[in-house]
Amino acid sequence: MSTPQLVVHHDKELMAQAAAARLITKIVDAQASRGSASVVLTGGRNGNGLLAALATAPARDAVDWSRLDLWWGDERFLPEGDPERNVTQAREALLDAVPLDPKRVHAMPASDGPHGHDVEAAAESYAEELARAAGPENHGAVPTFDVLMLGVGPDTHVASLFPELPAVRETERTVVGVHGAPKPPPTRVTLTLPAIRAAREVWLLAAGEDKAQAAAIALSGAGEIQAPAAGARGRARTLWLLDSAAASQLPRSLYPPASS
Ligand SMILES: O=C1O[C@H](COP(=O)(O)O)[C@@H](O)[C@H](O)[C@H]1O
Repeated sequence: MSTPQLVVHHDKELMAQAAAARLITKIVDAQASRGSASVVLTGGRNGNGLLAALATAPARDAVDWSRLDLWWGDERFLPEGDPERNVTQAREALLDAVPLDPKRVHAMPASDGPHGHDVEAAAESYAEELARAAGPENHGAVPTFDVLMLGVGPDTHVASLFPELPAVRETERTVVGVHGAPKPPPTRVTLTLPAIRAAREVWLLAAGEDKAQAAAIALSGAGEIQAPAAGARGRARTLWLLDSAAASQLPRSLYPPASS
């Protein structure tokens, strides 16, 4: 697993634009070398900010959207089309505006889908979908995602892996149901740390003052059960993309504050 690297941008708008440009380059490169690309999206303010920036990025049309697989790191277990679902927000921010192949848009199940309110069955079916997409060249039951993005919550949660809840302790399954999440809604579906760690690159997005403490804790040697963001690492690269507000409490050894 890779050691975290940090990139600190001046503010959240610049961070979103730079991350969008970075993502375009990654997708184009993956499509050039492997024929297609796979990206795991995150919900939350920073993830949606990146998608909105991508929608207006001048280089957006460099991507072959029909050769892109989209997956989700987590989902709020709500009915299809609910405005709080991560996929609904992603569609609004970007997905409805680009020519994706609908068969390659792998949304997590909704609570009014084939599994009804059975969140464990919904999680299992997503795990099966991931396993079907994994080839022999992959390292387990999920594809080797080119980029997996995670918004970092103020409590250090990533995807729907909240501190101390059972999901963050999972070592076998790739997708699990979550009950009693401290952030609404309480019922969710999430990739686990083993699935996250199968990604080639993991990008953690943190912008705003309310993320400063979480970034400092996760990057200062905290354990992943207490600080799930600390356990999110990519096989080849782990990249923290921050704005200066989110970086403001980092230890000086990681990010020396600018001298006045
Ligand atoms: O509920 C969620 O929250 C996190 C972080 O969101 P933010 O708004 O604090 O940036 C997000 O990463 C996750 O996907 C989402 O379901």
